Order: sequence, then structure tokens, then C-alpha cells
Amino acid sequence: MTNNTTRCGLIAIVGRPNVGKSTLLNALLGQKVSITSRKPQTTRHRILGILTEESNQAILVDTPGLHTEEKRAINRLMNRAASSSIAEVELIVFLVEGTHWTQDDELVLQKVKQSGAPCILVVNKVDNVEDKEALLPHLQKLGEMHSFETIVPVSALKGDNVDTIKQMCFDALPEGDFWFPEDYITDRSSRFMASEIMREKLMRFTGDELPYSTTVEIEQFKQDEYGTLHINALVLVERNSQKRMIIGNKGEKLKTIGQEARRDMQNLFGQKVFLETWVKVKSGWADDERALRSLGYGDDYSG
Ligand SMILES: Nc1nc2c(ncn2[C@@H]2O[C@H](COP(=O)(O)OP(=O)(O)OP(=O)(O)O)[C@@H](O)[C@H]2O)c(=O)[nH]1
Repeated sequence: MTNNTTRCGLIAIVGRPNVGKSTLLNALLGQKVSITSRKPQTTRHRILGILTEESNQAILVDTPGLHTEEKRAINRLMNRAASSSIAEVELIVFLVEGTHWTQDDELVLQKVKQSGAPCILVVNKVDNVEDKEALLPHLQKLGEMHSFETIVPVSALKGDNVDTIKQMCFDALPEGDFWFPEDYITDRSSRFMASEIMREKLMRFTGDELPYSTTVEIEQFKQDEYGTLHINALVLVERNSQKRMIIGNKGEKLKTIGQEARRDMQNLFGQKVFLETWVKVKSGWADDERALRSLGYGDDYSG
């Protein structure tokens, strides 16, 4: 019998636009989530997907040098059972394309070097390379640019060698509890994190007075064309007195909570955040359903 040890950690997937990151992600995630629908080049540091298989959970993010603040935020929010801190991303998967090497690739390489994290170089779109003879010397040249763990030629589109990448991601994970429920995928988890940030601020600014039954529902989580996230957070409490407590004198407390939450959200998502918050007293059955939805057990979010 194998034991129940689980492994979990952050894996960065980086590469200039159009190298096939989304295609690789979809191949890795087995079409569980369509990431190609996200707007290209507008997001930084965000969770791209969560790959959970058996005892492994790889959290795929899109930046190599996660700032300490962000790491702390993720850690604080997600790692409930264990208190171990996240030092770095465990591995960087650096995507380039065929036999090309561009200025943008060079820029990404600099970031990879700065981060100091182990890195595998994934040469994508090899199915497109007409001159197969040219591939080997090209790979050799790439190998001289940095001390990559390994260089893997793949075709994300055809699925060639994608399993090798997946295994390398899993092998890089340290032992630890899962940070997300097993069925979590990217969009939901962003909402989940937004609500966790709100909860955390509520707790911090209202202390023990806030009952456990308080829930936060993220009613809107939308990105506009300029890359700003518009997040509406609804705080549901049981009594008017609790509502007053959260709102505070002339709304001061809710304002502070909102400001702090917004700052953390911006850090975590790496995007400008426009956050609206309001507090409502929940009443009856309909709100129970809401509360459940806010925990992610209801309909899928499509916002
Ligand atoms: N021939 C071939 N085409 C690929 C492969 N992988 C991706 N592509 C194509 O390359 C184009 C860009 O792929 P994406 O996955 O959207 O690239 P991306 O890096 O996510 O781009 P951004 O979202 O702009 O960062 C698409 O037309 C893909 O179909 C591959 O292995 N072989």
C-alpha cells in the first residue's frame, strides 16, 4: 500500500505571447478548463489552472518571480492545514517555439534567470518545424543559454510529450496538503480567493465579534477591456447589529476593509482591481442557497 502523502506547489508557466501557453495548459489540464478564452497579455501573476491528479496538485501560475507578498497572500489564504511557507515556485516551465528565438524570448529568459528557480525549457510546435535537421543544433544552442534542468521538444497541439511535462511538474512538488479542493479550476478559484481575502479582512477588522456564519459572495468578477478587474463582494450577515458593526461609524470600517482587500487582490491577481462591497442581512432559504454558492458548491460561475 502506498501512503497518503500529498504533494502541492506552484509551477510557473512562462513564455512570450503566441508560443502556445494556453494550448499547453489545456493539454495539461485535459480540457477541464478552457483557458484560451482569457484575454491574452492582460494578466500577470495569476493562477492559470490547477492540475490535480491522484496525490499531486500543481498550481500553475504565469510568473516566475512571484513577489514575496503574493506568495504570502496565497499561502495565507490557501494553506489551511499546514503552516509551511512557500519559498519560491518549485519549477518554471519556459515555453519557446520551434526553431525561433526572439527578443521577447530573451526578455523572458532574463526573468527566469532572476528568479533563480529551476527551469525546464519546452520547445513547442515541433510539429511545425519543417527542417528537422535544424532542430537538434538549435536545441543545443538553447542549452547553452542557461542551466535548464532539461529541454523538452513538444507539440502542445498534438499532445506530443505533454505527459512528460506533467510528470516533471509533479516531480518538482514538495510534500504538502492540497491548497484547493480537488475539483477547483482557475476561474472559480480566483473568485474563491477574492472571497477569502474579504473574509480575512472582515475577521481582522471586526475581531472575534464576527460570527462564523458570515459569508462573502463574489457577485461579479469581470475583467474589462483595459485589464481592470471589477469585483463585487457581498457580505451576508445574520443580524442588523452585525451589519452595523462591519459598516462602522459613517462607513469607515467597511471602507478600510475594502481598501485592504483591494490591495491584496491587486497583489494576488497582478491587476488593477475595482472593488465594490456591501453588507446585507441574510434572511431565510434563498440566502442559504446564496451562501452555498459563495462557497463554490452551486452553479458554475460564468462571469
Ligand atoms: N502547429 C502548432 N501550433 C500550435 C501548437 N501549440 C499552439 N499552437 C498554435 O499557436 C497559436 C497560439 O497558441 P496559444 O496557446 O493561444 O498561445 P499563448 O502563448 O497562450 O498566447 P497568449 O495567450 O497570447 O499568451 C494558436 O493558433 C495555437 O493553435 C503546437 O504545438 N503546434
